[in-house]
Amino acid sequence: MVFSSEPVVRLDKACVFQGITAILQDVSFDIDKDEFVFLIGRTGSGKSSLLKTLYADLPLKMGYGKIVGYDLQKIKTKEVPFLRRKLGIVFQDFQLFTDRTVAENLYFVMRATGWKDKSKMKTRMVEVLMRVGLGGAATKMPHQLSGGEQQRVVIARALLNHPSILLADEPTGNLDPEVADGIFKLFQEINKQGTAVLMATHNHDLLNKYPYRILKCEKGKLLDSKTSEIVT
Ligand SMILES: Nc1ncnc2c1ncn2[C@@H]1O[C@H](COP(=O)(O)OP(=O)(O)OP(=O)(O)O)[C@@H](O)[C@H]1O
Repeated sequence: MVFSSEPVVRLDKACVFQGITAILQDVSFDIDKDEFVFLIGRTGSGKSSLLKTLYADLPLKMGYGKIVGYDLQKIKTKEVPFLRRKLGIVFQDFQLFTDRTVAENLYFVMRATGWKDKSKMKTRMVEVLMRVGLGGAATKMPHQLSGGEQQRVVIARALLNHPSILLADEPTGNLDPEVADGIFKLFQEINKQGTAVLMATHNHDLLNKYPYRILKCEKGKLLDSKTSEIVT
């Protein structure tokens, strides 16, 4: 249970590992439930590894980590799907099933996350598609949609279970600037309605345009614009 005063994410002196290699050390930060936070840093600096640690794809071996009420050091393998239900995860490559419709893509995730009631599933499917501006796309196949529309479906999919936070790894990376801007604005709207966002990006235009908090991976450390000067 996430209480209103509790941050959605808290890392304290955490270490991010890939195998036995420490990628980031002494990582400490909180993300509150209404925050929008950029995650930046050069290629290979550890952004994806940090996100993977947050959704328990990489184990937290050192330090403290808690996300949406789950202790990342103590979490058991069988609990990981329940953690992921409370997170919305969005990647750069769309990862939709190409052989089934948009609706079937969403139903697949709903079934996998415990939804059973067909009429509730349909209502939620329609709701999330409306939410991302794709009300008419349910019966379309992914290849009938543009890249930006496919990414909207992925965001709709991430919203299905009312996540407390969206973790996005370069969600606009493969899109042309105008489309990317639309996707970014969608993340902002979702954030304004009470979902925290942590977005890894290389897009400097976004950083210049939107003065959100920044976390930066640099030389094995994580800098926080809340507490230090950050050069983007
Ligand atoms: N599966 C893996 N096994 C071992 N090392 C890995 C693995 N994935 C990434 N690494 C290493 O971890 C370090 C951080 O990589 P990571 O992908 O987290 O960086 P990133 O900041 O997300 O980069 P990019 O901006 O290119 O996505 C790099 O040195 C990379 O080579």
